[in-house]
Amino acid sequence: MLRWLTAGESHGPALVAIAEGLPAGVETSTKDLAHALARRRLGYGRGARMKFEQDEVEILGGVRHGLTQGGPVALRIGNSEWPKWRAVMSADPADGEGELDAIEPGSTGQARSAPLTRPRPGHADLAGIQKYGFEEARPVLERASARETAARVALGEVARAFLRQVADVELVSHVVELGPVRAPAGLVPAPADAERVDADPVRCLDPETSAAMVAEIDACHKDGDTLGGIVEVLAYGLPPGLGSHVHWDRRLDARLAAALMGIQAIKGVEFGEGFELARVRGSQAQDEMEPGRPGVHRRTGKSGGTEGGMSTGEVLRVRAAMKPISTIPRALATVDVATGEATTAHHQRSDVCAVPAAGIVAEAMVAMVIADAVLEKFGGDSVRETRRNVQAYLAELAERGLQVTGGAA
Ligand SMILES: Cc1cc2nc3c(=O)[nH]c(=O)nc-3n(C[C@H](O)[C@H](O)[C@H](O)COP(=O)(O)O)c2cc1C
Ligand SMILES: C=C(O[C@@H]1CC(C(=O)O)=C[C@@H](OP(=O)(O)O)[C@H]1O)C(=O)O
Repeated sequence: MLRWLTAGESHGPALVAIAEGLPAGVETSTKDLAHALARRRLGYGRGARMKFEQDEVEILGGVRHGLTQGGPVALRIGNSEWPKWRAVMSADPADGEGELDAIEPGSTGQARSAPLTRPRPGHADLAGIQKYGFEEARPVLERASARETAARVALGEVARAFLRQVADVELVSHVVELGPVRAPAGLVPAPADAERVDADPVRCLDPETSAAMVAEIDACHKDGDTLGGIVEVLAYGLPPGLGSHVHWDRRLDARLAAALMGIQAIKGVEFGEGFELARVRGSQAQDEMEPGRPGVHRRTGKSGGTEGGMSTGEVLRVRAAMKPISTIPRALATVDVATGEATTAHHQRSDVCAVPAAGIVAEAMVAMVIADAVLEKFGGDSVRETRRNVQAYLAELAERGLQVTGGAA
């Protein structure tokens, strides 16, 4: 079983993350994690912070000479913003009065320490104030912020290395919709396309669609508005039988959906043809099988790679829909929680669109869930042992003529 946690605030000194349950021998390094974090910072439409945020990552435990040791993997990612926020976000009672009054460059002129009493519709502000008994939104937004996803991406990179090393699993993600702009149907990147996807400003493989998406972000920015979209994650090389049909909380699709819905601003998850399957007859909705000579071959990949809560061995294809960013320059109507008066929501700076980054976060969440499911099925205290168990299972399937042949996305 893989357990993991993150901690830390958006403008605090650092994010920290711990993953427990990974076997010994996973090859990973600070450089690999830094590369994953750099991928998350990319993407057209992100705000000022992503230009200077360094994501300084340090491995604090669990890895020696580039290999996991079987103990918890602990990471720290420093926040570049911290020096400016030291007084406002100090863990101990603050005494730096000068710093408390510093004004954020490019902001609406409010001191950094000013109470945020005008909650943003769509962000965690109001529900967090109500739930935790706060007077203002600062302590809520600090933890609600998607800054925290940097910690998930770093851990996800270790999980991804584990999957590659024990089962040759490769993950890739791309943006399929951004606001009203859609990528052509059937555009499905293979692992070999991953670098090309990352090189595109909106992580879309089709150049025409990409240009239209960039234009949409520009138009939105000009109008003082924000944009959402849909990302798709593909996992190639999964063995069949991860997850289980026997209980609701063991179903792989349920676990993946919960993990993806656990990303800030994700409002919907869909596997394969997803909602579209509800609109066609049964005969059109399933992935028919035929002899694969050897094994079993599927003619299509409509299910998205799960049946009965288990991986089918076909390509896993899951999409997550992100709502538009809720900090909107043309601020929306709200209520000042200090006075009860009608006003407009607070706004300092924010992303116009973070859909390309959400794809990287989604990859990390998928990697963590699949790594957990692999460990549950195959166990192992070293990469060698887990790999041997995977191979033995696949060999037995082959002996019985039940191996998956081909792989339809
Ligand atoms: C990668 C990423 C970046 C985000 N950047 C911002 C941002 O700059 N400003 C903002 O208000 N919300 C941003 N969000 C969304 C918020 O974190 C917040 O969770 C969301 O507005 C509330 O949605 P929820 O109700 O689904 O949690 C971002 C989300 C993600 C995944
Ligand atoms: C810092 C990150 O994303 C942040 C997510 C976020 C939010 O409200 O979710 C708000 C913005 O932060 P700030 O208020 O400091 O400008 C984003 O920049 C990051 O992804 O690393």
